[in-house]
Amino acid sequence: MGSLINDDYPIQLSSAPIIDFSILLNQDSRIKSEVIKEIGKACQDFGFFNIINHGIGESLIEDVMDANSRFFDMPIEQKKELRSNDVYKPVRFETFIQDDKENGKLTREFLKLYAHPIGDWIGSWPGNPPDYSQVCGAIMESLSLSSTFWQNKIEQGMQMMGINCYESACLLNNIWTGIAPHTDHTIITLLVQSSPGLQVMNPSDGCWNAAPGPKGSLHVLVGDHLQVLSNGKYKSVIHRAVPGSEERRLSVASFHSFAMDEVVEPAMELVDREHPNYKGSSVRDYLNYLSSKESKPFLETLKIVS
Ligand SMILES: O=C(O)CCC(=O)C(=O)O
Ligand SMILES: [Fe+2]
Repeated sequence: MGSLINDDYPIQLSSAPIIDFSILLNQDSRIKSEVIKEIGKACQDFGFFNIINHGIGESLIEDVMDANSRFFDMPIEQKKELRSNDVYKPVRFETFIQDDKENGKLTREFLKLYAHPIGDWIGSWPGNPPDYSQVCGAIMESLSLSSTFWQNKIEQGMQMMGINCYESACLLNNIWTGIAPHTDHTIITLLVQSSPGLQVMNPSDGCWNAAPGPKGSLHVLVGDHLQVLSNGKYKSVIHRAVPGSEERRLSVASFHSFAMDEVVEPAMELVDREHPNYKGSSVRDYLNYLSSKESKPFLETLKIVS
């Protein structure tokens, strides 16, 4: 069994692009369409890209990390009051101990918060966060789909915040912390990390690479529902977290998907010879599947075998 506690981070996936978000807001349509092309290529080749100059100030990110850190500092009995088996609970705390093929057991603490429909919540967010729907719009445009049509579905959609806390190994008596390889069910996930640890699998060679991007940048992960919507053109990225052993690591993931009962299926414009590769499903289908504790990945259950 190889040591997952990894203070020597693997090389960054240097070929995955780091996108300057301010250019997406650029009025010059030629420059903008170059960036959109780059985003499309990244979604196709890696299921992953990174965003800088996204407009979330450094101090806001620090405040969010501090506030979450204070939550995880609370005595376990207090956190356990938020524990529930009900995946629909809007606020839910969990201590995970996962089996991991490569490394035995992995542990982390997790807080999940729902914001649905997102339009009811976004006005109360502090600062001036980037318009995440613009990121989705750019992705839809890169698929030559009407960005406004899909943007509307995203704007009416759901956001779930997932905050992961990985304690230092010494605090946990050398139990390894991390999250095992998986894909997210989302259209996209935006993730910010307090220190390196997010690793993405390069689909071309199956190797793990540290997710590129400077501290405070946003990692954008293609989720299962975008793979379905694009009829397999864009890849839902397999990723895991391998925190260093020395300090507590936090990651804040923002999971974006369509509304709870909105069925996501391959866009008609992208289906060859009327043969979709995936059947339709909603977030509720995913959550029900999650509750059933089936081990097969959700995406596998959606594939149409012809
Ligand atoms: O902690 C990380 O970097 C990854 C977290 C993650 O993949 C998730 O919450 O789904
Ligand atoms: Fe994830």
